[in-house]
Amino acid sequence: MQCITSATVADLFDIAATRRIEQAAAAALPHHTLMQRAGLAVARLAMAVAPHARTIWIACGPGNNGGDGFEAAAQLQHRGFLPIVTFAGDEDRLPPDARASLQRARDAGVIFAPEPPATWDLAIDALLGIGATRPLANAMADWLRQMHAMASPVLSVDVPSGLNADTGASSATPHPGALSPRFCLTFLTLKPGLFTAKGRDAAGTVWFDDLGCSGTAESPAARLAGAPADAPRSHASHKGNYGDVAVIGGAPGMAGAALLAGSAALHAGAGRVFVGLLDPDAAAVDLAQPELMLRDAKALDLSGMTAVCGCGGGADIRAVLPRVLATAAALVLDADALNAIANDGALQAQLASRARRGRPTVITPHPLEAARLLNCTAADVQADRLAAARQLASRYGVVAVLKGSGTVIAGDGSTPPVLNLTGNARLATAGTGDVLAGMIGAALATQRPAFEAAREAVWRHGHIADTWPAGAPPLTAGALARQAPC
Ligand SMILES: NC(=O)C1=CN([C@@H]2O[C@H](COP(=O)(O)OP(=O)(O)OC[C@H]3O[C@@H](n4cnc5c(N)ncnc54)[C@H](O)[C@@H]3O)[C@@H](O)[C@H]2O)[C@@H](O)CC1
Ligand SMILES: [K+]
Repeated sequence: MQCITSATVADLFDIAATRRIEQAAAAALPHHTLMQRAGLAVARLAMAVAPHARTIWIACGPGNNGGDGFEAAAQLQHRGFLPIVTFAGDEDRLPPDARASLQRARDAGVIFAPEPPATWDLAIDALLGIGATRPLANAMADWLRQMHAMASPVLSVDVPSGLNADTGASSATPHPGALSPRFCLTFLTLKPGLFTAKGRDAAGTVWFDDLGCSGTAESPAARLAGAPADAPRSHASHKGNYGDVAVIGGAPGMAGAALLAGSAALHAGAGRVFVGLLDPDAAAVDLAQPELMLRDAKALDLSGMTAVCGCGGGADIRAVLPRVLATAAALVLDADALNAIANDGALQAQLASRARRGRPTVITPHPLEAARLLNCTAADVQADRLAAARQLASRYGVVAVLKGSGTVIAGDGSTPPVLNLTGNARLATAGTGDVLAGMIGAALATQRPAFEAAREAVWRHGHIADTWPAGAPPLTAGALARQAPC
């Protein structure tokens, strides 16, 4: 059993591949082995999460996910705990494995009750797994809400019930004041939906057990790439080795966004950072950061530079985009630049032509910006974030960084997309996106492949938030930029 962290390197498999892996594993083992292993693993994690528990409420559903729950109940009963099972299903229609486990729970003396106990020390959600096909209703929906309303921990079996394991979309309505710490023990494969969209909040800390069936020839749907390796700088290096970044943005009233991106690029190790402000009345120097070279955006020669374009650009960014798209050696497009491109077919064609000319581009949309670029709604994007990122990457010939809970990085399709596990709600404050764009710019300026540059910068950006000390002042975008590591 393995705890998944932001440093974990692992492949993620969709439901269809998981089913094939399960079938192959089941065929190679005596009947009922997988479910017995799954139930035992649930019982072990339950004991680790709540070692002093007495009452353990196990809510079991109508399929094999419920079977895992029955099996766990039998194991916990044997170990002196008090499991109480509520079953939302029809015994006669249970799949054979689950029916055998139900019988084992009865034989062990487990209590079956029509309603949840009055209180519990741990709740185990074994209602639905990868077989969920429609929104939860009736008793199952009620039980899930009750679990999440209590302060006792919730352990989800395989997948939090109602969560689409492929996409992270969820039909379960979270309890408004949800208190319960969450754990999820997933079997045979890690699934992408646990790590993006609603998945991260629904699953909490994810644990993985391969049930003794490691190794598969299936193609992964996505990857957890883990922490980037440190890239030590050679002693005999100079600023020219680390590239020039030119931030272009900062229309009147929005200079701060461009300066934040510039600060981030500087602290992330770019050799030189220019800031081309679109505000004609902008100051000639930023006295707080005199290392930033402030210029007129139109005067910058981008042919040897990595441009970071869009931060605080407003509508004025439209006028400079044709030249930026045509001349920048490498490019990060953010915010208003993405909105301008979404509204303009000629700019879209120019963007797509960069890939044909071998010029790397990274785009960093949040879901609404992605929706504008894909001509759909933000809800459509959130319904399948992996697909949306892949579509953006292939339509525009770019590396797409789709921001949000479980940021997705998709490239040209030669490798699966990556899901990033660093970051938290501390980043939900103005300017943090500008900082990310600047960090990606600095990584790109070192000539790293665009996919790797984006992946590393996204990981490091989130890691700053994850390691921000409790009790320290709030993580403002300015503080984030100053922490940007190379
Ligand atoms: N067969 C085995 O030996 C193993 C099974 N495993 C478990 O089996 C699960 C998959 O089992 P299943 O394919 O039976 O799928 P589920 O247990 O997720 O549920 C499928 C059943 O629920 C019904 N259903 C779907 N959505 C519903 C809803 N919203 N309301 C009410 N009923 C709904 C379906 O009609 C079907 O009867 C995995 O997630 C995992 O927990 C794993 O433990 C590996 C071993
Ligand atoms: K479940």
